[in-house]
Amino acid sequence: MPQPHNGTNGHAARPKVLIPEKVSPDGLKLLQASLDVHERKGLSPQELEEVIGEYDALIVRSETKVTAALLAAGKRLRVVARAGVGVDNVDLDAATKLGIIVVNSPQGNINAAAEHTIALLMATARNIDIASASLKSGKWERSKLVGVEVKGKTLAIIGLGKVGLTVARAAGGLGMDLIAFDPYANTSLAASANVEIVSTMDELLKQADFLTIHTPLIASTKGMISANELAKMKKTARVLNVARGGMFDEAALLEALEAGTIAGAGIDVFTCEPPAPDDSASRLIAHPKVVATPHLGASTVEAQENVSIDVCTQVISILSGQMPRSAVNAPLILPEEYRTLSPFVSLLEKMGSLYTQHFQPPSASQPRKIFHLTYTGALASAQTTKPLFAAFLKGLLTPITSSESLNINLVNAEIVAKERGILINESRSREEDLESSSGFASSVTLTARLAPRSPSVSRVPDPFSQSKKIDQDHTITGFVSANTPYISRLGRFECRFIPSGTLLICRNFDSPGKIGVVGGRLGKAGVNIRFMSVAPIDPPEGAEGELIDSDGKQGGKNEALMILGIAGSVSKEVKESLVGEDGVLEAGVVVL
Ligand SMILES: NC(=O)c1ccc[n+]([C@@H]2O[C@H](COP(=O)([O-])OP(=O)(O)OC[C@H]3O[C@@H](n4cnc5c(N)ncnc54)[C@H](O)[C@@H]3O)[C@@H](O)[C@H]2O)c1
Ligand SMILES: O=C(O)[C@H](O)COP(=O)(O)O
Repeated sequence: MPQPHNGTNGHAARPKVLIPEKVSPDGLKLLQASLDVHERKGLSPQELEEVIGEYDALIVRSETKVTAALLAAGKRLRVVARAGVGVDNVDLDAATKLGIIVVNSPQGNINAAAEHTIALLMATARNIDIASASLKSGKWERSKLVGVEVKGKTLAIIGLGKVGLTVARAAGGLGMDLIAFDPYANTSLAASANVEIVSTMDELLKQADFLTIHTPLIASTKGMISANELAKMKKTARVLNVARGGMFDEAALLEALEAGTIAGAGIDVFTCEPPAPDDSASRLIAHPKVVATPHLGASTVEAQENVSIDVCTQVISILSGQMPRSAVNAPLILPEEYRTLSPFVSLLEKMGSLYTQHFQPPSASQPRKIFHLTYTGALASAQTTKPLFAAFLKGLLTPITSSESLNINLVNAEIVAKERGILINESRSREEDLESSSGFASSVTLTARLAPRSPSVSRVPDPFSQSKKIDQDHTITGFVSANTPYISRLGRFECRFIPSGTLLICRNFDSPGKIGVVGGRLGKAGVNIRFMSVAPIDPPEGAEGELIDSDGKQGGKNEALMILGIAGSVSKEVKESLVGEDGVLEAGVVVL
C-alpha cells in the first residue's frame, strides 16, 4: 500500500498521480484504491511544469516531453512511468540525478507494433491506402493499382530486438526471406526465426525488397537512413518505420520517392509529432507512394490494457517502497531478493545516521569520506547490495542535509556519493561465525577511514599519530534479528541496542555508581528513560596507561558505554551537566 504523507492540514494525504495522456482505464482502476488519480489531458508544457510539484508519480505515453525542467519542478516526484516501450521522450539522465525512477512496459505492446508493421508492409505492397482513397472518391482504378507479392521477397530488418524478431516470425509465415543487421542480436534467437544476420549495413541495403527498422532512437540510430543509404537500395524497394521518427531522414526519403529511386514507404512515426504543416514529414504523408498512420503502432485495445496494468502496478510498488519490475534507470532486483534485503536496508540507514551523529570528524577540513562496508554471513551471498549502499549513504547524509534537498535512492546513490567525494567500498566475507555478528546469520560492519591528507596540507608524517590512535578507524557493526535492526559494536564497545528513537550515549569509567549519576540527573530534568544498555570494554591487550579514543578524547583504563533510550529530548544544558567529575567522560544525543 503506498505510503500517505502529511497534507497541509496535518492529515495523511494519499499520494497523487498525474496522467496527462490517454492511458487505458484498466490500470487506472488499480491506482484508485490507494492513490489520488488525476487525468488532466491537454496541458501545455508550461501548465504541466506549474502543476507537477503536487504529484508523486507521472504516467505518460509518447506525447508528453518529460524534460529536465519538468523533472526539476516535480519536487515530490518519485516515479515517471512510460505506458509503453520507448523512453526517448524522458530525460533519463536528469531523472537519474534527481533519484526519480523511470519505469516502462517493455513487453506490453510488442505484438501490436509488430502487427502494425505487417499491416504497413502489406499496405505498401498492395497500394491499399491509395486504392481505398480512390474507390471512396468514386473511381474504379484497377490497372493503375497493381501491387507486388511479399512471398519470396527479402525483408531486411534493422534491429532484431523484441519487435524486430516478432516481425521476422510473422513475415517468415508469409514466406519472406529474412535478413537482419544488428550488432547486438541474439544469434540463436535469430537462427530459430530463420533470420540471417548480415555483417554490414551495405549488404543489408543492397538485398532489401522491404526494409524495416526496429531500433531505439539513440545517437547511433538518429538519421541512420539518409540519402546515402537510400541510394544503395533497389529502385523497387519499399521502406517501413514503426519504430521512431528521426531514424529516417524524412527530406531524403521524400526526394527518393519523388525521384522514383524508392518505390514506397509505410510510416507510423515522425521526427516531430504531430508534424508541422509544411515540414518534410507532412509532405511525405501527402505523397501518393506513402501509407502513413499517426503513431498507431501500440494503439490496440489489448496493448493499451497490457501497458496500463503493467506500469500502474509498478507505480503502486514504488510508492509503497518496493521495487518495480522494469525500471529503466535503476538496477533490477527481484522482489524476493528485495524482501530479504529490506530489514538490512533499514539497518544500513540507521548505521549511516548513527555514524554521522555519534562520531565527530577529527577536523572540519578532514572529514572521513572513505567508508568500508563488509557484509558477512548469508548477506555476503546477496545478488546485489545496491539498496544497502543507497540506504547507508542516505543515513550518512540525512543528519547534515536539509530533507528537501536530499533524495537518495537506488537510482542516484552512486552519483550523489561521487558528487560529494564520498567513497564507499563494499566487500563480502563468508565467515559465518564472526564475533561481531553476535551469532546471527548476517551482519554488516562499517569502517570509516580518514581520507588521506593532501600533500599540500602536511608532507611531514606525524610521529605521534599511531600512538595517540587519532587516526584509528571508526567502526559500527549491526545485525538483524526477527526483522529488527541491532547495533552490536559502536567504536571500541561491544553492545546490543536497537538503533531507534532518541538515544543518549555516554562514555564513562567502568566503575560503580555511573548509572545512578546519569539516571538521577535525567530524572531531575524530567527526562524519561525507555531502555538502557551498558557496554563495557576491557583495555586492549598490552595497553598501558590511559586510552585515547579515536576522537582523541582521554579515557580511563576500563571504560563503558551507556546507551539510554529517551522519551522526548535532552537539552544541551542537561547533556553538559552529565559530563564531569562523576566519571562520565562524554555524552551525546543521536536521533535515529
Ligand atoms: N510505433 C509504436 O507505437 C511502437 C511500439 C512499440 C515499440 N516501438 C519502438 O520500436 C523500437 C523497437 O522496440 P523493441 O522493444 O523491439 O526494442 P528492443 O530494445 O527490444 O530492440 C532494439 C534492437 O535494436 C538493436 N540496435 C540498437 N542499436 C542498433 C544499431 N545501431 N544498429 C542495429 N541495431 C541496433 C538492439 O541490439 C536491439 O536488438 C523502439 O524504438 C520502440 O520505441 C514503437
Ligand atoms: O514506444 C512505444 O511504446 C510506442 O511508441 C507507443 O507509444 P504510445 O504509447 O504513445 O502509443
